Amino acid sequence: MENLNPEQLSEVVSLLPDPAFILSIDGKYIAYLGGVDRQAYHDGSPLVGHYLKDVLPIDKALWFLSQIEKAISDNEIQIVEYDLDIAELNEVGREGPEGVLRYEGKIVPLTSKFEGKRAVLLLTRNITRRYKLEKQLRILSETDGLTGLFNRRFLLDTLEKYLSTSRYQSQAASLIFLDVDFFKEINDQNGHLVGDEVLKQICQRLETQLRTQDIAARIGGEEFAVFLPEACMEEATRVAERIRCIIDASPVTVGELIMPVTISAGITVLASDDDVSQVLTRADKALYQAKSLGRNQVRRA
Ligand SMILES: Nc1nc2c(ncn2[C@@H]2O[C@H](COP(=O)(O)OP(=O)(O)OP(=O)(O)O)[C@@H](O)[C@H]2O)c(=O)[nH]1
Repeated sequence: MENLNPEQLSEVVSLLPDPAFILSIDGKYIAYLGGVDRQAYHDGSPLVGHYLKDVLPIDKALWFLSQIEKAISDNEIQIVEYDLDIAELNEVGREGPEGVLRYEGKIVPLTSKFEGKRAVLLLTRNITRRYKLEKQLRILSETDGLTGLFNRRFLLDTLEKYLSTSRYQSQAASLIFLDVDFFKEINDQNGHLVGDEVLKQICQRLETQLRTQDIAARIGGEEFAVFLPEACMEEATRVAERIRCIIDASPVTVGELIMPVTISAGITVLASDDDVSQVLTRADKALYQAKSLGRNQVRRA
């Protein structure tokens, strides 16, 4: 900093919008620099003199300590991302953003010693807005707008990932294709909007029959698929039958309209040497059988 005198340097550092901390290897806040943007940060200067474990929930404090140790022992910058719930933080200024915030942290090992101990510079940046936006975009890109189920692309990606690691899986996985019977008639007789409502209600019933690990997707107009990791043919058949029965059991009502609806289903079990298109072809073949044998039934391939 040849061109800056200590006064100038001190002013510049104190006005940095993002905060920086000096933390010793045992987790003591040695110094607080910058962090003047009150829209994004609380004042961290009251933290100085305290330890991570006094300020943060214990699991987070221990995690930070391990990252600090890693930066020092590897002598490399650690880049981390973490959430902080402002309500759980002690010793910070009152003014600032609220709720759970997302931060990016860069932990830089320092060679000078502070209070006789090794230390790091922790540069933090509030990335909450970008993180939330990315999350929303990811959800949008994976979801079907009408039903809220996953979309076709997400299902195909999931199958692809599963098959690429399937030799490590100890249990079978299955895929069910489901297709609404004579849906064109519902549309033609009652209009597209009623048809949409019928699809939504079918999905709601379908979802009641699934476990948390199962993935239901809308893969076409009135076509759905359920990927069941950890389900053999017998288990998948039970699930498909339950879905078929719950849809057959009572008609769908939209306003004054009462419409009996049924679905047909085709099931296949994933083999470790399958590729995605082989799995889809078999499930489709089983579904076609269910349709051609009279609909409102489950078939396997
Ligand atoms: N309401 C609504 N209808 C859709 C949507 N996507 C596709 N469809 C309709 O779904 C119907 C599908 O008709 P078909 O493929 O002939 O099948 P189906 O009448 O169900 O007959 P089977 O499958 O053979 O039992 C068509 O009328 C499409 O217009 C959608 O998003 N909303």
